[in-house]
Amino acid sequence: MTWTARPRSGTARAPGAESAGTVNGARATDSQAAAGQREVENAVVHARGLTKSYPGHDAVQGVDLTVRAGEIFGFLGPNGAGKSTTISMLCTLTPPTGGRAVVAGADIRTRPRLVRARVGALFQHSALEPDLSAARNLYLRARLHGLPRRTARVRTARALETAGLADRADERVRTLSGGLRRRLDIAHVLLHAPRLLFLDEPTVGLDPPARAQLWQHLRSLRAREGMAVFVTTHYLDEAEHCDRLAIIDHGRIVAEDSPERLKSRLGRESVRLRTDDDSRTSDVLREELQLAAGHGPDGLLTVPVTDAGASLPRLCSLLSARGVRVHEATSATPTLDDVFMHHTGRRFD
Ligand SMILES: Nc1ncnc2c1ncn2[C@@H]1O[C@H](COP(=O)(O)OP(=O)(O)OP(=O)(O)O)[C@@H](O)[C@H]1O
Repeated sequence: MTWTARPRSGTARAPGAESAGTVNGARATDSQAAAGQREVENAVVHARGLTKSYPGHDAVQGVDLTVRAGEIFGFLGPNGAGKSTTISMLCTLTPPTGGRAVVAGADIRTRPRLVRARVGALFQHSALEPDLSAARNLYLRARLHGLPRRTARVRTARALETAGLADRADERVRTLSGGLRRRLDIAHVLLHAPRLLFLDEPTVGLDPPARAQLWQHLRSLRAREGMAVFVTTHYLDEAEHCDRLAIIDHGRIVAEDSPERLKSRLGRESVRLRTDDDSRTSDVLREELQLAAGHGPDGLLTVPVTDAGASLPRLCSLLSARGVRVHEATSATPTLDDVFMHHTGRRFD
């Protein structure tokens, strides 16, 4: 679907909406137009055909993306796939060479200042001044946003509270741990209460407990502030925390859905068995359940099923009732790494 960005006081329209009349099908066209309009209005990012070409090289090739208000949206892809370029365009740091995007209700081409006023972005490099205190960093940033002194003080105190840093307010940034500094980085870009927060690999350099704490912090921020988070990561376990994911490869979106649906769509669930009689097991499964079992590379009998968790106990009790002894039984479901491999031909990291 293509769409027209909403003019300042107008409405977004799906294609064909203008031609809706009283002929058959007009109502369907109207309702499609209304659904398309609702999708644009409920989205904090609505990009269609977003493109960035450099001389002799297309970095991003017609990307369609929809990020809904309040969701944590993960953006994955191999190195050089186009993640940073896409984010730069959505944050209005890089102009697109084609396509459209409305971010936080404003068109990135025609209202870039409004987009910037409504989003927060945290890239790899911290903007914190290491020799100033946590509170001073936040206060100065709030003033840079044009907030009056009193409001800046109130926002600073609130941001420190939200980041769990109220008791470290007067400590110099360079003395804080990596995890606390990242929380302060995030507080820094949230001072102007953005509707959408872009985070480019926010947990790089943090140890596993600090990574887990940062994700906990992001979830509570989302719950408290209701903002959406658009995040890139090179960690699979973090991708699992996202409400939805998009995978980009060679500048194109190759998959977009919730982690669960992306995995289940691969349809490669299986139960793996070690028994005292694999031949009889295969016969029982084929004759009674029409399941085709075969030996996997590890020598275990692999049985493709649609729901591995539910199938495992059923298969075990059936085999036991038929006199087969099951020594080992495991269920295997596809991982996000399998999803990534399927769509990009590469392992996640
Ligand atoms: N200014 C530029 N001029 C020319 N090519 C560029 C420019 N910026 C990025 N590219 C190219 O565009 C492609 C996408 O780069 P981009 O940085 O968006 O990828 P990425 O997915 O963020 O990669 P990484 O995970 O390594 O950061 C790459 O092939 C890169 O070399």
